[in-house]
Amino acid sequence: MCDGSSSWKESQLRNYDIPLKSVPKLSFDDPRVEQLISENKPVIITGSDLVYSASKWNLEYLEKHMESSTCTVIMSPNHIFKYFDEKAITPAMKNKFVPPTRKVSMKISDFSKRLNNWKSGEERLYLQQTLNNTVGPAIVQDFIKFRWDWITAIQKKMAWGPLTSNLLLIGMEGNVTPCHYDEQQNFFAQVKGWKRVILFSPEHYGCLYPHTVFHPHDRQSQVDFEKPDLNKFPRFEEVQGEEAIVGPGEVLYIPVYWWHHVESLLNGGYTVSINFWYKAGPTVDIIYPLQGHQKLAIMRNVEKMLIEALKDPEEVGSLFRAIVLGRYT
Ligand SMILES: CC[C@@H](CC(=O)C(=O)O)C(=O)O
Ligand SMILES: [Zn+2]
Repeated sequence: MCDGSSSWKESQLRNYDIPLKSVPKLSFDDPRVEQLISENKPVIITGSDLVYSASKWNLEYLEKHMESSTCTVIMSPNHIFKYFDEKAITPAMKNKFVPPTRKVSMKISDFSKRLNNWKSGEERLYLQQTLNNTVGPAIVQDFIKFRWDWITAIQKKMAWGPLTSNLLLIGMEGNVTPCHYDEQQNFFAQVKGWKRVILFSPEHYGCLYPHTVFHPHDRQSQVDFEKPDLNKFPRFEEVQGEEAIVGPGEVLYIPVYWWHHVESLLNGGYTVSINFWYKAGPTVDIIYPLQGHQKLAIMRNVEKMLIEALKDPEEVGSLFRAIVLGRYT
């Protein structure tokens, strides 16, 4: 388990056959930080003190000050925590989709006990709780002391929409959130332990094969990074990833529509992270050629429109093939 070390080792990273280059790591007052954010490019930001007031958020502290509230905990039979939208499990989908994880509510003391007593082969746990005012006065006090001045200045300068939520994430060492994209801008603040985030630009849409937009795994890649099916997903071999390994006090900007895979380092102890999801700002002046994230948004809308028009998702594929095969190929 964690030895309280102040760094990490290569042996703590899972092995994937993916070429990786490093995400730039810059001090918060470096002008290149805002330049990269304005270009929708990832960057690790040091020294921002964004969640400095949460530096003491280990399980002991959280147990003491969040005891009265119940938290959402995801349980998985293995180390993969692939998100799915329960609302998308329609009656037609019911006998085809098997939820890979289950969601339970529990007190943080119960979560902590299970984490500390966990034995190999047991269900793994991942606490994923939206921070709200039910978490108790001490936590609210820490929350108020986040560097809202700094992050709000960026929100305004980038003309982002409102903050939609902050997710408190407490993961077991080795937990993996597989590759997906979100439709929000994200400041991902690491509080305890180390996480590795492998990012891919939105242009990788054709190599990461997202589930269909009406599938419960919408926005998630179909490709299993640990054993990619290159017959089914041949273009996965073309991916070029960008790696960010973030530790306590560091903040990773995850641009809207950028694919990301997240893992808590092996043998690093449990990790604590807090994310800041902002609605993406409007596209003011459309400049051609369109950027990857704009094309991704268009593809999503076309898929949704077709499903809305055809009603039967099974027909969408054949209609797309009729449009494309022999004509746009
Ligand atoms: C939601 C879980 C994930 C983070 C993430 O995907 C995000 O903040 O968008 C992680 O840390 O395991
Ligand atoms: Zn995400």
